[in-house]
Formats: sequence, structure tokens, C-alpha cells
Amino acid sequence: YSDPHCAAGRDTIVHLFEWKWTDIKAECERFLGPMGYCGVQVSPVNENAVVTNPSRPWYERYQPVSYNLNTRSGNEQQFRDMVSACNKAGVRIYVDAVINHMTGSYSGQGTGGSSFDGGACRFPGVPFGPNDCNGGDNCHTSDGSIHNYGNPEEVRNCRLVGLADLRLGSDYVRDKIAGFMNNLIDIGVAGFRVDAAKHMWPGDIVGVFSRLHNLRSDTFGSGKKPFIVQEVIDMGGEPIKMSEYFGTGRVTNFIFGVKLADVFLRHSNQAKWLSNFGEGWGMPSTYDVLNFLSNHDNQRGHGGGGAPITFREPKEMKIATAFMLAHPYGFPRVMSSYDWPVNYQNGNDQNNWMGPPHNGDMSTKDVRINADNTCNDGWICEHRWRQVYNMVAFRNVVAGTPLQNWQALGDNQIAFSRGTKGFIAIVGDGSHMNSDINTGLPSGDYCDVISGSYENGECTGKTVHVDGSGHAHFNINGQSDDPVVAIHIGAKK
Ligand SMILES: O=C(NCCCOc1c(-c2ccc(O)c(O)c2)oc2cc(O)cc(O)c2c1=O)[C@@H]1CCCN1C(=O)/C=C/c1ccc(O)c(O)c1
Ligand SMILES: [Ca+2]
Repeated sequence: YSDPHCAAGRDTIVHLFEWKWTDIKAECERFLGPMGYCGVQVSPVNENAVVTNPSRPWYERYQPVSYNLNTRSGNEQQFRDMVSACNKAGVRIYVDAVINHMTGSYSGQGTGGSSFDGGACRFPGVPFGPNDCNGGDNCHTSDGSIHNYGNPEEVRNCRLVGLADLRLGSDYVRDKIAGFMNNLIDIGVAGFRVDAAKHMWPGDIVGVFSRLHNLRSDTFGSGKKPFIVQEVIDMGGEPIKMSEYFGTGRVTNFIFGVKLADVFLRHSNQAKWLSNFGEGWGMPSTYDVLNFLSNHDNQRGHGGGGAPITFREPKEMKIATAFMLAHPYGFPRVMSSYDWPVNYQNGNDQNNWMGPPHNGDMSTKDVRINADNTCNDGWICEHRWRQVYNMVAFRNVVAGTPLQNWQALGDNQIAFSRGTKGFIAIVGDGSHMNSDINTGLPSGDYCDVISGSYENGECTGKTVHVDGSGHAHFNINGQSDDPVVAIHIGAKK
């Protein structure tokens, strides 16, 4: 278990993938704070290799060359300004910590100008030298790289796609990594997404984390441990399991998004079985997971075990997001993406390496906001879609209440309440729901927060009347763009 330290009344984080610090600062103040988001997962903050073939791929951010805070997203001062402004707006910052490895690409300059020689494990910007990377003493493959994910030793001690694998058993390396993370903690971040955790021994993770400071007491109160989400891609089938990492924090639950894609995208499973979604479907405890529909990697077609729902399937993404945010299981993360020109050849997207929207000099484009509050220049901004941010508010209003009044009106027609505070009805296929349903809510006129919002005492979308017995009529056409109705006591006339 690990606590995200959300400010009061907030309960959802968003991954602003590849955004610049100046844009995130602005987004905290103008949108995420006012709309009730708990926090932002940012891209890696430390200096990385400049990969030029292909040209500046997104994954160059996952090839560290030092722990200096210089990246395409900005410099240390801009990072500091963002963290303090977001905290002031009630929005937490979680850093994507790439601590299993350094870059493997032969040599060159990092995004902060540091030199390095990945092949020789020489990173003067830290400094790390050859003794600080794993080698023949504990990696026994012919070329020093991982080939067999069925061998836990190999997965931990050898080079992931040739990247210099840090010797996390060494006190010096643990001190350097903890120093990097403590610098961020002292700046005011609330925690970390730990990249490639599967590739680190749980005992070494303990060795690093035991060196971490508590969070800033002026921002979080005293004695608060950093929030930890460990990226462990475990869809079953490999010996390394999510459960090995429960002792050091939450883990990324890849099963969650794939199962919801089975139901709402592939229709290979039925929504009526979602009544016990979560532990009942073999997923870890609600306290041990971070849930999401897709992430920066599997939205590009890498994910094993079935394609997730992404912004390219907007209808299904909104349905599944509404379900994720209405359901009490786990702690949710919304993905906020940028567009790129997919080019599928033999089932592989030739362009899945492409980095963020950029200017002629390869600098990352600013995020420009249109008059209608959508984003411009290739930034998708799923977190700004009304059906998403209104469900963030729904989740905030119903916090602490159990799932009740579950009903399945058809194989793919479901409805449930959260205590007496919120209610949602979903049609997950092309069928038509036209029924009186017991909502469990007090009587009154509620605004459907999917088709509109509650503004100035009025509903800009549908109004739902709940009678004295808690019943209301739901007429939902599964063929429509948003076959979901969601109501809660925070949007009641
Ligand atoms: O074909 C690729 N990689 C091999 C298949 C994906 O394997 C990777 C995994 C990976 C995939 C599946 C697993 O079950 C697993 O345990 C690990 O995690 C990484 C984590 C990193 O920090 C940096 C990386 O380069 C990788 C990576 O290449 C391309 C070219 C190099 C980067 N990359 C990529 O595809 C980059 C992927 C990537 C980058 C960052 C991530 O956080 C991530 O989850 C994936
Ligand atoms: Ca490793």
C-alpha cells in the first residue's frame, strides 16, 4: 500500500506525457486545480541521451545520462516553479523515476550537455563508472543483455535492450539514486512512478527507498512517505509477479485496462460480469494497484496481452473511463497523449517511436488551448474532455462510499450507485436501455454529467428526475456517442 497524498477531496491523477514544465504549471493553475484533479505524473526529469536515429523518439527520456534536471521539458528552475505552483493549486507532482539503468547508446551528449559512454558505463555527470553497472559477475548471458524473461536473475541483472544496467546492490549506486530522489522530494514532489521495476530486485528497491527522506512537512504534514507506483508489466506468463513489489508500494495494474478493453472494445466479455471487477477478477488488492486504461507504452502497440483502449477509440475510451472513475476499485490514472501519424505495416506501427509535437529546432511545442478549452498542435488532452473531467468530479463527490444497487439490465447494460451519492448507467454494446431503475439516491432533479454539466444551477445536458422511491427513467441508445448517464449529489438542481 502507498498513499498518493491527494489534497482533500481529490482522487485521480493524470499523466501529462512529454509536457513541458511551464505548460504543466499553467495547467495546474488554470485547469487541474479548479477541476479537482489530485496530481500529475510527469515525464522523466533527469538528463537523458539525445537519440538522433530515429529522430528524438519518446523513449530517449528513458535513457538517463545524469541526474541533472535538464530535459526537453525544461530546466531545474522551471521544474521547481512548476512543483511549487502545482502544490499551491492543490495538485501533486509525481516523477517518473528511471533508476534501473542508464543509456546504452554508445556515446555522445545528454540533454544537459553531459558527456557519457554507455557501452563502458561511464557517466561523469553523476558520476558512475564501470563498477557501477552489472557485469559478468551477476549477468550470465552471452552479450550481457536480457533475452529470457523466464529467468528472474537475467531480467534483473542484465541489460534491458542493451541499456547500461545499474548495480543496485552497491551502496554507492543506492546513495546516488537516493540522492537524486531526495533532491526531488525536498523540492516538493509527492512521489514517484518507478520505471522498469520488474528489472530491479525487490531487495535493492528497499535498499534505495530506505534512504529516502519524508515529504516536505510544510506541504504534506510531518512523517509522510513518498507515494510509490512501481511499473511491473505482469500479465501472467512470467515468473516475476506484481506481488513481489507490494512491500515497497503500489504496482501498475496492466490487467485492469486490458480486461475493460475486452468488455467495451472487443466485446469478448460482457459488462454484466463487472459486478465484482477488481479482486474478484484475480487482480491485486485495491490498496496495491494503480489502475489505467492505457499508458505511454501500450498505447503504441507494445503491450502484450491485448490492445488497450486509447484516444483513437474515443467512444470506448469515454465509456471505460466513466466506469473506471465511478468504480471504487483501486487508484486511477488518466492518460493524456499527443497524436502521431500511425503507419501500420504488417501489424506494426512504423511511427510508434515518434516524440512529442515539436518545432523546427526539435524543441517540444507549447500546449496551446483553444477557445473551446480543447488543446491544439497535436496535444490530445483527454483530461480536458467533459466526459472525463466531470467523472473526476463524480469520483471526488462519492469518495468513501461503497458500490451498491448493482443491476444488469442486459448482457451489456449495467448500472450501479456509490452509496447514496452517485449513480451511473452504461450501455456497453449497440443495444437500447429504456427502463425505470432504482438509483438509491435521494429524490430530486440531477444533471447528467456525461451529456453536459451543472452550471449556474442549470443542466446544460440531460436532466434526470429521481422520484421519492429513488427510481428514475433511463433511456440510453447504445449506438450514440456517449451511451452513459452519470448523476451525483454535487450536480443536483
Ligand atoms: O523495441 C523497443 N524496445 C524493446 C521492447 C520494449 O522493451 C522495453 C521495456 C519493457 C517492455 C516490456 C516489459 O515487460 C518490460 O519488462 C520492459 O521497458 C523499457 C523501459 C525503459 O525505461 C526503457 C526502455 O527502452 C524499455 C524497453 O525498451 C523500443 C526501442 C528501444 C526502446 N523501445 C521501447 O519500446 C521502449 C519501451 C518502454 C520505455 C519506457 C517504459 O517505461 C516502458 O514501459 C517501455
Ligand atoms: Ca536491472
